[in-house]
Amino acid sequence: MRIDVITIFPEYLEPLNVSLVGKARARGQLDVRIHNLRDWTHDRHNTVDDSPFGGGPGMVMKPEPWGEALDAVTAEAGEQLPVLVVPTPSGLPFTQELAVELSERPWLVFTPARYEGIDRRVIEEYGDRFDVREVSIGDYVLAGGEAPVLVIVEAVARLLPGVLGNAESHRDDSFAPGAMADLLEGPVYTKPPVWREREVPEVLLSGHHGKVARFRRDEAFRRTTANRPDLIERCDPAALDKLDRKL
Ligand SMILES: Nc1cc(-c2ccc3ccn(Cc4ccccc4)c3c2)n[nH]1
Repeated sequence: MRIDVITIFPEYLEPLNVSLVGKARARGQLDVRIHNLRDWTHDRHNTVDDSPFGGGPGMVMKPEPWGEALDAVTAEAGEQLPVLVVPTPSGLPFTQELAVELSERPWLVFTPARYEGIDRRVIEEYGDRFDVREVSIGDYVLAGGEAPVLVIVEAVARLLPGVLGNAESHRDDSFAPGAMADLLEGPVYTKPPVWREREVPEVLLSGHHGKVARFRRDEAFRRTTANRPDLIERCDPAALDKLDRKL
């Protein structure tokens, strides 16, 4: 998979050099290219923003630098067209389902903006040619799109074949379709068996796989009911029932 990110804060994307994504890049599983939007400005101040038509607070990112940057970055798009991922507070919710869909595409181009966003005509211009996805990572307001890019890239990269080590798996992730009937993960424990007089639940030391699975399912159900009752509503009763029968 190829990933391009166009940003006025390239240093914000440094975390893509470390950990899971950094290792995947080093192994050649991911080709990540970070571009500075200001490389496509031509004035003395490398201007990327201007005041909004119609008035109002803040500034809007000018279309010209984005147009030149996107033309340059997508120049070699032959049959393989990229998905343009535009982080925005007003986008489609980013979900595990969308992460899975994006992980199956060969090329993602991210356009994290700042200020009040990018001149709408840029989205329209490239929406005619590419698959443009405006994506929100949650119902809270950030100051720009770089943090969402880090979130989306990590969620997508960990789904790529061979990126997660054997010891880890995304099969039973929370939100992974069908995993644990879409319940949240339950609590996890490791050695020591007693820590500050706090013991690990006995069942987890029992070696009885059926009882361990039942404990984990019950804890997942309890935690989901407490924190995300909406997910219980969404749960397919048959999947829950299947889980019961499996245990
Ligand atoms: N889930 C999510 C995404 C964002 C986000 C993404 C990109 C940008 C670019 C500029 N801003 C600032 C902004 C604040 C409010 C209204 C418009 C723009 C951004 C915010 N916030 N929250």
